[in-house]
Amino acid sequence: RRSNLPGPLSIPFFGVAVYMWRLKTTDIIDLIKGWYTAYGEIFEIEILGTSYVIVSEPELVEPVLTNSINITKGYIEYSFFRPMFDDGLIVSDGDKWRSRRKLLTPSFHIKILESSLQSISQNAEAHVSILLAYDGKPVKVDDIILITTLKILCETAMGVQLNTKDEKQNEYIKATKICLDGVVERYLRIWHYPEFIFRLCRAGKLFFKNVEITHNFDKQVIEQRKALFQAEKNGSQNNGHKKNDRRKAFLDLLLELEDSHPGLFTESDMMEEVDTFMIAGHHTTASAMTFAYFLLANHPDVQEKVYDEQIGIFGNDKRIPTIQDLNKMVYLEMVIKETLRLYPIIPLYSRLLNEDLQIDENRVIKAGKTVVVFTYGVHRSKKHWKNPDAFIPERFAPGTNRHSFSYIPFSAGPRNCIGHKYAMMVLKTLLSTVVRNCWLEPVTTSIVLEFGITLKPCGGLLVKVLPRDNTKASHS
Ligand code: HEM
Repeated sequence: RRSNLPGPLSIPFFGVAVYMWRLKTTDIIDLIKGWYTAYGEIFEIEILGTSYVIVSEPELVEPVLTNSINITKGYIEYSFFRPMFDDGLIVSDGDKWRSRRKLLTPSFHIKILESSLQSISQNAEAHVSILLAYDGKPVKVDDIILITTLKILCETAMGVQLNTKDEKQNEYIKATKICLDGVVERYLRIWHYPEFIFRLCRAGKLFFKNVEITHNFDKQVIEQRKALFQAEKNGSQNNGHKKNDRRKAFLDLLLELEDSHPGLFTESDMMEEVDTFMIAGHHTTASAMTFAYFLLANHPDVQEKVYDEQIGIFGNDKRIPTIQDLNKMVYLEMVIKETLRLYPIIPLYSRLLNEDLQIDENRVIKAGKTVVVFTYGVHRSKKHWKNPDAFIPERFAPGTNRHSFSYIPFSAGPRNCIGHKYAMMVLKTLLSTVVRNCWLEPVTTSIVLEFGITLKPCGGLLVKVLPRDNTKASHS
């Protein structure tokens, strides 16, 4: 071994790649969990000459995520996203990342989020109607949720309404899944690392074909919004009025930049951010919703408490939630947080160290190594969470103390999730609408976790969805 940190035995240079090539995406979390159990809160592995230090306790995660110099993402693993996102916010680095982050942050301002609420609620209601149309028969909810979160994202962030009957959105969702799974598969098969080899393989051909499908879809989204943007601009120039003061979607901000800084913010700059936000913005919330359905269906007592809180806020009023209503949903928020603790949607993320990092009193991790935060391990740390595998929303009751880095589903520090507040708003609105109108009964009672960049239940999730009015009496 090249360092004094513990870790699995491995072949020089190839490292643990010898274990990886036969792994399935459902084995990854278990493999890392096994290493965590065997070697503890900090251990090291090597893959093709790259050294990865994996940390799984809040005390060790804190110096990694709060460091403002070490903001570069792990080199190999994030480079596999480049065909999809180019140099968009998730992948970019240094000054480019800093200036983009500054530019894009205002589009997630609370006022802008607030103005998205109506569109989110309308989609939530349509989502409920789709589920109830199954008439209590088992329904595979994950794909239905993905369509809902994609529509919400397109309407709220891109300002574009998707046509319900259009097959293109199903094709797009399928393509995004193939791409995300493709990144993980490539990571496991080291001979796919060089792009020219990957492009020649069947897996690579499938991956690049689907990347193209996602790019074409995103281009159409941009063109649709751009047409409206130009029409408004021309209209206001012709009649001398100020431009329509409607809500500025995320994409409007990018179009304004392109318009006001020709040559500085180009069409390809816009493309990389739209490609990034389109996928990051709907797969994550969809996985979180799927796990929430699973937990609520399998914990009727919790489901009932969420319902009681909703009735306390809305009574029998069918109105859509306001921001004030969302703020009152304290128990629902506890349920969402506990869902994301048990199932952190992005269970691993990494930093390539640009400079040495003092990780605790005695240990320094050398520049050039990659530190991986194993969120799944952090969230199930026995030191920080009592009975860590149990679903207990009360852990998040207001006023409860815990280490601030023991719960990091949205990461933390300078490279935390830019869509954190937006995601919580979407999740709260969707779940509030579902619980007020439906009773969820379990069909899938246990799940195998699959790592496809986002964590998801392998094979999807089946639940029975019954109308709430008819079932409340028997369940309360
Ligand atoms: C439950 C929902 C979500 C979860 C759990 C989540 C989680 C995360 C995590 C852990 C990171 C850090 C990743 C890393 O370090 O590589 C991240 C970054 C990011 N997320 Fe999210 N996310 C969610 C929803 C969203 C939404 C809705 C959007 C956009 C609308 C979004 C956009 C992004 C972007 C662009 C970054 C990169 C930020 C940067 O590096 O500056 N996410 N997210």
